[in-house]
Amino acid sequence: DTGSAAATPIDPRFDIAYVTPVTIGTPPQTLQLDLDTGSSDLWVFSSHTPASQVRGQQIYSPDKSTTSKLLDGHTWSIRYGDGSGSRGNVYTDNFAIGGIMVETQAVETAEEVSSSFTTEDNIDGLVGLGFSTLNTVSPEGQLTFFDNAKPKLDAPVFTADLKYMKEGTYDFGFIDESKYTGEITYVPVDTDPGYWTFTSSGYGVGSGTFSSSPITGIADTGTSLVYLPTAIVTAYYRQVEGATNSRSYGGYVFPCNSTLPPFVFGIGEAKFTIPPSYMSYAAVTDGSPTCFGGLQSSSGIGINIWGDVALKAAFVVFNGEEPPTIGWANK
Ligand SMILES: CC(C)C[C@H](NC(=O)C[C@H](O)[C@H](CC1CCCCC1)NC(=O)CC[C@H](O)[C@H](Cc1ccccc1)NC(=O)OC(C)(C)C)C(=O)O
Repeated sequence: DTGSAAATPIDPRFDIAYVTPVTIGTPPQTLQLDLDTGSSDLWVFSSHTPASQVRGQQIYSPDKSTTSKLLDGHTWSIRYGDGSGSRGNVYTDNFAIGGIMVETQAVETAEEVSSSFTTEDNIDGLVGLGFSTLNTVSPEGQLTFFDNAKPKLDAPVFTADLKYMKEGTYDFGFIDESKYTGEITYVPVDTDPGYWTFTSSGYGVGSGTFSSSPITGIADTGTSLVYLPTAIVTAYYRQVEGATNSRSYGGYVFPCNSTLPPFVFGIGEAKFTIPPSYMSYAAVTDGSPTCFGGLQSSSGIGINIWGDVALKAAFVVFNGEEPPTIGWANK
């Protein structure tokens, strides 16, 4: 099998997250989920989520599906890097993305969600596309959609073609040559503890010299920005007039009318350029003349994260063969 599905920005002002339509159950219930390579739980707003915590999200009702089955005695509870979280029970049911159907997918139904999920009415849940070792279901961890779908895919891969302020695509089971230019550069993936962890070959600021130094981090479709070591981040903002590391805004900000250099990163011998428009992420509040940078320091996180600001600049292949690799191509 092969399949494709849209990745649509949830906010027209800036690319904070992307959602993809999925169907669950019989008859199919359609929800808009955030495909997240930085985690491995598939969870949804549901008929079990208290009404006070639901604000416009689509919900999955297992009782309305003839193919749903409670996974008795199983629960899940997750806390994300941004402090948000959710917990609940587990069903298995039919689950499809882009026409790829998995009959007994573990679908984690929310009994509780944190306030930032309640207020984010464009996200009905997540599809974790990290490695199944990160799945939080207890007492037995469950497989991700990709792990369940892999045997029926023409090739054990999925690709991300995320775009700047417009609809992109996730493809499953095939590599669409029309979506990239030149060659795909593949590098090894360390699957411990369960992220798509790889090592970039270095970085450059604007037309400055390229610094060849290994940067190990995760490819994370569920993180909006790029988080790298402080030395790299300060080297970048040194080139931005009026940039400061703002405690109140929680990161590097600068006047929106400042000229920003592009940010270059290496994958093997290949080079990828994040354009200035992506590096000026958004005004700190609507209409403010102060903008928040798309590159921030990872010093408070503990790992480097290549989030959407970087992924948007490339066509990325998440290759699930043994051993897994990750491929990057220009587009
Ligand atoms: C539980 C573990 C097994 C896995 C877990 N994984 C992660 O935390 C990374 C993972 O990719 C999670 C997945 C996201 C959780 C929150 C909802 C959206 C998905 N990423 C995260 O936790 C990182 C959070 C994102 O970067 C947010 C996302 C967001 C979306 C919509 C509205 C507001 C905020 N953006 C965000 O804060 O953007 C700003 C800075 C511009 C405001 C971990 O490492 O702890």
